[in-house]
Amino acid sequence: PRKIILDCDPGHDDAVAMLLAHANPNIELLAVTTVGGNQTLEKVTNNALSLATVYGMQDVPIAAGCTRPLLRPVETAPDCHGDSGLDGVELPEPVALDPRHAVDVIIETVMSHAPGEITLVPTGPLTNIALAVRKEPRIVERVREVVLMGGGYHVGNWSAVAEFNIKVDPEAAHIVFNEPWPVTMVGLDLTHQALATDAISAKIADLGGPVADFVLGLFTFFRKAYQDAQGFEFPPVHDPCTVAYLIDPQIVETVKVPIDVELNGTLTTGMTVADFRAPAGPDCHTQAATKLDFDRFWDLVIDSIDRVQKDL
Ligand SMILES: Nc1ccc([C@@H]2N[C@H](CO)[C@@H](O)[C@H]2O)cc1
Ligand SMILES: [Ca+2]
Repeated sequence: PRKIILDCDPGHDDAVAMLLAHANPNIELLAVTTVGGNQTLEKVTNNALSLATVYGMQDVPIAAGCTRPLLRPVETAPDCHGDSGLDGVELPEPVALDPRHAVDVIIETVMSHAPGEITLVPTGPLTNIALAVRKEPRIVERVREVVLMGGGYHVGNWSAVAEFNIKVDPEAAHIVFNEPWPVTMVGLDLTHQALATDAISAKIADLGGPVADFVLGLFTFFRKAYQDAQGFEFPPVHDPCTVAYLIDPQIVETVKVPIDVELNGTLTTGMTVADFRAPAGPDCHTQAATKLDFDRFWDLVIDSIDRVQKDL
């Protein structure tokens, strides 16, 4: 199985990414780290700890990281995730918080495994990942790859051209995209295909069970939030697309393309700029996700609900 660290800001879709990573046998979730993003660090961390209880995830360390971006002020997304960061569901008692800082958990986990074993899966702003690289540069050569939810080559959601995770901390993103490790950008071009349609919700309802009901509660809130905030009929469930790609790479088509992050543009700060002008060179270490196999993606998510419920 792929050994991963999930760095997240739960967040409705982060919650589904965590479920998929925990439940699927092709993934070994070594640690969950949290970062301020969708809501404050305190709120997203409490959410992650409660989600571990919902999923029966006892033995996975969950550690809190940075409260705010490297340089810029905190920016949260209550319009999409609510005041708690996970509105729409009742959250049970949380599991215990690992006392270490997320940056140290990332470094210790990567440095205690053989080179090429660990994959980093960031699904929030990239502050923790950037600081881990600066504190221990050797993780760059040891990490197998970074598969992140963020950015987009033709789509933005926090500005005309920038996506929330990148725009909130563009300096951190610039660091992550420019280190010489493999980076797969699972951006909005891909994740806007991962819509939780009525048919999908019906399949989850047919499955039934406590976790199915929990996920439906997440989707019900997320759908209303997306309708009101962005005029979507159905909510795009962004973050689990990263985990699905690791489980079955055929679920996500990718294209090698140089990608860099704008830091100074009045209109474009936080934009992930993909240069499609020429075929990517042999030294291109970045790729962008383009096309999602919708049915196989949702089959994985529904399977993960079924698996977790069977083990509760
Ligand atoms: N409106 C909105 C704002 C932020 C996000 C979060 N940021 C990314 C999508 O932009 C995902 O990781 C998701 O958790 C989703 C919707
Ligand atoms: Ca997220």
